Amino acid sequence: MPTLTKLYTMQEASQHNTKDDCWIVIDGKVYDVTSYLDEHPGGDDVVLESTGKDATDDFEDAGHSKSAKELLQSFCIGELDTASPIIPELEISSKREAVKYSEKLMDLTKQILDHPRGNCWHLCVGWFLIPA
Ligand code: HEM
Repeated sequence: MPTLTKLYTMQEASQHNTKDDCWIVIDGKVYDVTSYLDEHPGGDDVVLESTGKDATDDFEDAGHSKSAKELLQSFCIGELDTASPIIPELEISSKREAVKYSEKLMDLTKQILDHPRGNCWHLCVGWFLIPA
């Protein structure tokens, strides 16, 4: 029978990064481990440091036992929405930057062409690039 899985973006998951509200992302799954923080044998600080990012390596590097991995599954609340960018702002700003640069290039070209000696400048460049 198909099961419904709640999807969370990394941006959404990363907002739960406090002692009273702590989510971590491991292997594409999202875990709400708030209630486990005080019980964690490695302390709450290491878990809190692993919020807001893919914590798979942190979790693996700690050499957790099979039972720790099983326990982890009981805190699963959903999966990571991989269709969305990890840091959406970065994608938006990089698109904006690309538009800005092409606009600048257009402006510069227009300025050169509008300049009274624009065509002359063009001829010179042309002459250097395609010498007769
Ligand atoms: C990703 C962040 C995490 C880090 C960096 C981390 C780190 C550690 C470290 C360093 C220890 C060893 C403590 C010691 O022996 O003194 C430990 C033990 C343990 N951790 Fe974590 N932990 C993390 C998340 C979790 C989560 C989410 C769970 C379960 C929900 C968990 C369950 C356990 C258990 C059961 C132990 C005892 C040893 C074992 O059975 O493997 N940890 N952890």
